[in-house]
Amino acid sequence: MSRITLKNVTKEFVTRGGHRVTAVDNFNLEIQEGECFSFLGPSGCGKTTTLRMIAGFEDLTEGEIWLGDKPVSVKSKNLYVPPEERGLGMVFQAFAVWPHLNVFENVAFPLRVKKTPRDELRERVMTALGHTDLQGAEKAYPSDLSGGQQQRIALARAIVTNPRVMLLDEPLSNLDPKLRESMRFEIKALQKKFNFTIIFVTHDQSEAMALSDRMLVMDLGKIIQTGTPREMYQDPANKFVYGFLGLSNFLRVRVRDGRVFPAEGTIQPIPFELPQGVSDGEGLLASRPNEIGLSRTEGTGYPGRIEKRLYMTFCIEYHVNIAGQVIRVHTPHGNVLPEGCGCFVQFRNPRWYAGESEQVELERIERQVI
Ligand SMILES: Nc1ncnc2c1ncn2[C@@H]1O[C@H](COP(=O)(O)OP(=O)(O)OP(=O)(O)O)[C@@H](O)[C@H]1O
Repeated sequence: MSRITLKNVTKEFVTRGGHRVTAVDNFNLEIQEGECFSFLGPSGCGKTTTLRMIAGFEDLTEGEIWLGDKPVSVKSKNLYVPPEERGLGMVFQAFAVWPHLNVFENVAFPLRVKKTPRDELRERVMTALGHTDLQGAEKAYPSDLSGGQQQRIALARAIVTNPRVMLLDEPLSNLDPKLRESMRFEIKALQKKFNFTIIFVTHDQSEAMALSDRMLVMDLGKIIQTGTPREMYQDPANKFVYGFLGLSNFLRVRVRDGRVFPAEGTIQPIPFELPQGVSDGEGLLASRPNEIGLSRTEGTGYPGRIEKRLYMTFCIEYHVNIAGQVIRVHTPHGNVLPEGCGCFVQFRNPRWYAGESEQVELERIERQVI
C-alpha cells in the first residue's frame, strides 16, 4: 500500500511575469514500501513541487501518481484524490505548529478533523506523544518549548493518524546543527518502529546521505541520478552530482595528445588515464579534498605551492596553488606543512568531466529568483 509511483509527471507554472517554468520535467520514479528516500537538489530545482503533487496540494500538468495500487492523480482522466484522503503524514519546512493550541490540541487536530471518538482520540494522541518523547508536555504551549520539542510536536501530529507514508519537507531546517543531528536519529527510529515510507526533501547533502536508503539528485526539474548514498557518492553521474555530494575541487585542465595539463604552456602532465574518446581540448579534473596526498618529497606528485593552512576540527585544510589555480586539500592532523613552501600533490581518485555551459549556471540562478 505504501509504494509511491510517479509516471511521466510534469508540472509547469506560469509566473506573474508571464515566464513559463517547467518546475518538474517528466519524472519517473518508484519508491518502495518502507524506504527512506530523499530528494536532493539546489533551491528552485523542483523538490517541493514534486512533494506537493504527491501530497495532493498541487495538480499535475501531465502524468500519474499512484500510492500502492491506487491512482491518486491521473491527469489524462482528470482523477484527483484530495490530500485528506491520501492517508499521508506531513511535516513541512516551517514548524507549522499552532501557537494558540497546546501540545495535546496540536497533535489532536487531524483526529478532530476526522471526528474521531473522544476516548480513541485521547489514547492515540497520548501514544503519539509517547513515541516522540513529549509525554507530560501535553498542556504546554509551543512557545514554552525548545525548537527540538516543537519539531517533535509536528512529528507527533504527523504520526497520530498512523500514516503509511510520511512526507518531510526540510523538517530540520530551523534547528541548530547539533539538534538536527539528533532529530535525524529520532526520525529514523520512528521509521523503524512504524515501517512507513518516507520521502525526505532537503538541500543538505549530508542529511540526505545519513538518512536515506536511496535518494535522487535533481537539477532544473529533472532527475539526474537515483541510487543509494554510497553509489551516488562513489560514482556520480556527472559534474553536477559530484559537486553536490561532498566537497570538491574542479581543476580546469587542457588535454593535448591524450595527456592532461593544468594550464596552457605547462610542460609536466598530471598523471591521469583519460576515459576513452576524450579528444584534445578543455575539461575539468574533479577531486575531493580528502582524496589528495601532500608531501615535500621531490618527485612524489605534481608540483604546487601551499598558499594557506587552516586548522579545522577533523583535519588540516591547505589551499594549494597548482599552475595558477587553487585547490583545497584535507590531511589528518600531524602532517603539518608550512605556508609558502613548495609541495607535491597526489590526486588519488580524480575524475574527468567535460565543462558545463554558462547557460546552465544562469538557468539555475534564474529558477531561484522567479
Ligand atoms: N506557485 C508557483 N508559481 C510560479 N512558479 C513556481 C510556483 N511554485 C514554484 N515555482 C517555481 O518552480 C521552480 C521549482 O520550485 P520548488 O519550490 O519546487 O523548488 P525547490 O527545489 O523545492 O526549492 P527550495 O529548496 O528553495 O524550496 C522554481 O523555479 C520556482 O520559482
